[in-house]
Amino acid sequence: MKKSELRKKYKSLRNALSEEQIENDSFAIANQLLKLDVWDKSFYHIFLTIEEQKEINTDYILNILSGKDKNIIISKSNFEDYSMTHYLLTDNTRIKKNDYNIPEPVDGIEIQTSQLEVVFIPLLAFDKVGNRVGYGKGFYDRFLANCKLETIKIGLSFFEPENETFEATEDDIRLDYCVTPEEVFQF
Ligand SMILES: Nc1nc2c(c(=O)[nH]1)N(C=O)[C@@H](CNc1ccc(C(=O)N[C@@H](CCC(=O)O)C(=O)O)cc1)CN2
Ligand SMILES: Nc1ncnc2c1ncn2[C@@H]1O[C@H](COP(=O)(O)OP(=O)(O)OP(=O)(O)O)[C@@H](O)[C@H]1O
Repeated sequence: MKKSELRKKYKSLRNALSEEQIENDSFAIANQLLKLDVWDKSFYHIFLTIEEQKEINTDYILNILSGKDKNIIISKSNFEDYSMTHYLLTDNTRIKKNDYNIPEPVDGIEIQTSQLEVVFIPLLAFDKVGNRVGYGKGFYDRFLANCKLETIKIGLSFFEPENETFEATEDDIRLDYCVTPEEVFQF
């Protein structure tokens, strides 16, 4: 299947989810994450949920991170050059939705990409070797290309992997793990 077809397929699968399913599955994904051997780090990057796109509710993961006293990093997206700027999430961080309904920090303490140790990644679809397909603007491909090699890349998905391996380009960066409500995939 082409990337464009995969996007279409998984957007409609997501659209069919009820609010209750989204909450239950988001909670299950957060619980699965606890099984991973990634909790000895300090700097964790997480995305804030685009509710309008029926994304995974990352509040459960945010709760885990703050319970473990981790540094939580969130981003602001620049839709002119598809770059992301990262900020530390604190009690004082003001969050505002941008034009794409992505909740974003207004300002704050900037964190460099090189400081990030674990990155939780939104996606539409993934395959059995760790390739992912996102909304197609390449935000995460650019962002992950600037992370350290050791940075642990964890995809989060409501759905199981596609059986057919995606045709990847040299820009595509593979995941180390992908976590679904049912399972942990390690690549
Ligand atoms: N929560 C979250 N934050 C994220 C991402 C993500 O997938 N989820 N991104 C991951 O890369 C980047 C933002 N990527 C985006 C790329 C395109 C559109 C977009 O085109 N939205 C259109 C139409 C959406 C559609 O195709 O249905 C719109 O809202 O009008 C939104 C976000 C960075 N931050
Ligand atoms: N490291 C990079 N530097 C410059 N351009 C890039 C880089 N990575 C990806 N791109 C460009 O971004 C565009 C979208 O890439 P792709 O289709 O892989 O996005 P995606 O992974 O589905 O989306 P996203 O990363 O936003 O979730 C492509 O035109 C690609 O050439």
